[in-house]
Amino acid sequence: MGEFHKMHGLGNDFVIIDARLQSIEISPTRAQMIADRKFGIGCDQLILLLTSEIADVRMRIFNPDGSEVEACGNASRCVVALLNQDLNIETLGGIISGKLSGNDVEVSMGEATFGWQDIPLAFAMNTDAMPLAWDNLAAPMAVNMGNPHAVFFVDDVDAVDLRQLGPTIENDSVFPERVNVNVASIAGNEIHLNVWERGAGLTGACGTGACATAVAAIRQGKATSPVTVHQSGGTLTIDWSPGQPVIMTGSATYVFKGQADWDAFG
Ligand SMILES: N[C@H](CCC[C@H](N)C(=O)O)C(=O)O
Repeated sequence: MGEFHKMHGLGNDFVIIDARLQSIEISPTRAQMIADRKFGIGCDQLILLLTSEIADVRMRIFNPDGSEVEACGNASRCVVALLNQDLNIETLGGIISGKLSGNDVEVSMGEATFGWQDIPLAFAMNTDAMPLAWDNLAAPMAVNMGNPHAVFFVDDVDAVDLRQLGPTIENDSVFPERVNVNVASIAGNEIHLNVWERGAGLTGACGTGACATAVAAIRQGKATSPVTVHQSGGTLTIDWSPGQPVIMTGSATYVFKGQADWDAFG
């Protein structure tokens, strides 16, 4: 039997397995089975903690479709809260650093990048306003936060049917590694955001999506740092200025500790 921790960041929920304390191998199939909400434990992302040669801990991140990805902002806050200490975390997207901040957690998510090969895109184009449209969603800004994001600004986020448009954009061949789809509106310095996550679909919140969207808004002169980002699961504060890492502050919630026979999952 193995142990896991169920946590969430603004409703974006995780199964966190500390593999430094137990032996477990994760395949895409096993990740899918653990994340499955009907026959598994259920989560938006599966998080595996391992020892690191270059940071306090290494975090591997798996979407429910089994894909392993570079970054997860909400999970980063949860890992800092779980281990209850300021931490440097090694991820496929680079090293991020988190610290406890009152009842919240503050994470430096590294620098955003904007070049078409950084996102990545399939060919060269203006990433500040991609010359493309999907139905009534047009001219997104492309931002890489370790993982790829397309950010659309609209008048009313709730008028956009992300369940229908999200997968179409996520899987468009212009995004060779697929993409997280962010649809946002801005009022004052506050952003309202819905995200169709790559490999996961609609979630209560997306930390890297909030970072990418706040950066896009500041770059376009639509907002000034710090930016408040409201998602269905709650609110994050994002601080950023060009050339600096993106700082995200928000909650991390412990739900329960469980046991599981990992051999029962593929
Ligand atoms: N679906 C994302 C990973 C999880 C990101 C999100 N849960 C966050 O808090 O940043 C991707 O495939 O890049």
